[in-house]
Amino acid sequence: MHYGLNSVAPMPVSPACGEPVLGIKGLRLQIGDTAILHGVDLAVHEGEAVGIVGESGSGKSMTWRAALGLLPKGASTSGEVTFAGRNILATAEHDLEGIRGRRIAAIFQDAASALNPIQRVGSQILESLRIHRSLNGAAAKAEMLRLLDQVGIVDAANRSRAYPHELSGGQNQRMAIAMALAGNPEILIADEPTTALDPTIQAQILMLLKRIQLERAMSVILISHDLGAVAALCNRVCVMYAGRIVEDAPTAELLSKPEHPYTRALIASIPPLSGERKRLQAIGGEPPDPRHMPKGCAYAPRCSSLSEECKESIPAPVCLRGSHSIRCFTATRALGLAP
Ligand SMILES: Nc1ncnc2c1ncn2[C@@H]1O[C@H](COP(=O)(O)OP(=O)(O)OP(=O)(O)O)[C@@H](O)[C@H]1O
Repeated sequence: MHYGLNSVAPMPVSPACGEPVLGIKGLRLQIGDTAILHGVDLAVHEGEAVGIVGESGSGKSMTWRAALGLLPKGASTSGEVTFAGRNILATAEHDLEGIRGRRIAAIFQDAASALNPIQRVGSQILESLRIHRSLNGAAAKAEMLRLLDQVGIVDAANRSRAYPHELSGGQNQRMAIAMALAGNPEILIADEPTTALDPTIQAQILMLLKRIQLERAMSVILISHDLGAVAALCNRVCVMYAGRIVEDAPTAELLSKPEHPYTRALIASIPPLSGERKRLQAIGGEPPDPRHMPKGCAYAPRCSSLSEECKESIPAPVCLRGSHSIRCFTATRALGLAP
């Protein structure tokens, strides 16, 4: 679904100051012989909602999976991922269990797959409360009902006795969110949480995430191919292309002053919600195959602002103003910031 950029509510001022809750620096991921992530930098501060947007295969999911040490077979990482004073990439697997799922929780596109099909949803949430917070009996039940109420499940006591197949996609996603919240996480990662849902339900789930994020002052990382959805929830947007973050800016600034040609193309491809209907511009060409990356900027083969330099070298991130950075030779030169 597209929300239209003019539907975006004003974001609270980004609380991005001080030490980040999650700090990703120079994260590289290699699967077999193929480099997938080429030095991703991402800082998520307390109470901040950060969006990662980009086309399919750009490395959005791999970024958070690699950051949490959830690697596919044959994969290796380098770089630094700091959470709660430790480098996750250097932390033993058994020590990560207290972090993953509890202090950093995740929800996915397919909510039903996060839930056990043969167990009532309420008892699954009770189990999470027991594992993550040692809650049992009446206290656990009261907390489970409070969580269901918080995620907007009507008639929570009755609905908690349902099996996942008896619930709609939207209700299952609400249940999955309640499960994720059971450990009182500091960070919630939402990986395409609305993609499988009907348009009206998508908007409801996004608004729910935004309400919960603000109520709990929780950090959220929203992964999406839909810039409109990211803009509706996030204070800050990171645009990802071929395993690199190519633009990182506060949402309002990214939408009003996009600098990277890829970000501009993404914005141009979103339909306006109202006003004059105009033809959408599809982004021409395909993202590169990670096994055959171009020598220079990965976006060069599709870029309309190309210079010779772009074909030869990979642009480093340049800070434009405040917390707005881009990787683009042409844009930085046009802004008078090229070396
Ligand atoms: N298990 C794997 N083995 C090898 N390559 C993989 C594996 N999983 C993902 N990749 C590759 O890593 C790259 C990044 O994938 P990733 O899933 O992070 O993309 P994405 O931006 O999240 O895309 P999507 O929106 O389609 O999920 C892709 O080229 C993908 O083919």
